[in-house]
Amino acid sequence: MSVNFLEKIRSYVERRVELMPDNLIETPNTLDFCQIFTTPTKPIIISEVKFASPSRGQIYPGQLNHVDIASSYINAGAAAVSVLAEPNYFKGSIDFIKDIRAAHPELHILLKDFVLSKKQIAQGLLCGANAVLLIATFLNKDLLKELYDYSLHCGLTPIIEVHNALELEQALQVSPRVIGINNRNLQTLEISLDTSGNLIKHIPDDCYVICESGIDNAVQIQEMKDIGLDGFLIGSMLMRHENPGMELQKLISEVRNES
Ligand SMILES: O=C(O)c1ccccc1NCC(=O)[C@H](O)[C@H](O)COP(=O)(O)O
Repeated sequence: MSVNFLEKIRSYVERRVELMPDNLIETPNTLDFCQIFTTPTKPIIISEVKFASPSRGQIYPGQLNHVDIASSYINAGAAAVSVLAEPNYFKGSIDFIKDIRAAHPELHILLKDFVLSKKQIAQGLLCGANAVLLIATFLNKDLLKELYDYSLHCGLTPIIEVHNALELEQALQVSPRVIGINNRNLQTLEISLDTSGNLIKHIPDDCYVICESGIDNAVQIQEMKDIGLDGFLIGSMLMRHENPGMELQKLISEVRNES
């Protein structure tokens, strides 16, 4: 994957945003995404609906649609569902969120996209997301703050994604409730769980921390839990199977047997 990946995706997103209407925020969301961190059910897994990716191409080999997959995740014990809405590289759609919300009114749903405009956040709210990912490396400091504040205004929980110490420093300036540590370097697409191991030491205790990307097994989850990671965002490891929910069920029971 070329180092220009993020710039390429930026131009796709900009074109998409140009075509989006200015949605008026009439009713902010009231379902607090942070509830997932305080329920007694462990481990806290945010399972991702992710059909393809820049690093793997097509991931999902089966016949289930996005709603079926989300339902299978819920039945297996997912704390929340992350929905990749980016259409070009991930074969996602914002409509997936609308459909999943219609089927599951109480579900915690994370809008996963390359967000650079308030319009995307407003659209996410309208479709039924209650959290939104803000990728620090994709935004400058001022835009990060603006989108963070706007997410709160919409009643959505902003999750600031970081990959290095500089991005973490920038993220901490807005005093976020939730930080996502992405183990994947978005320039090179290389993955190392050491990223979580290194950055967690510098995050205040009152912040919930999600370990993102590259999680493959129960042992890794247990190790990350032991050093203070609160939740786990998992996509490819589940979606490369025909029945992602069944894989999640196995993973959860392995984690419970580990602890
Ligand atoms: O998944 C990719 O290849 C990717 C490439 C470039 C930017 C973002 C990418 N993925 C988005 C994500 O953050 C992941 O979907 C998410 O953390 C789950 O990761 P995984 O379990 O490794 O599929």
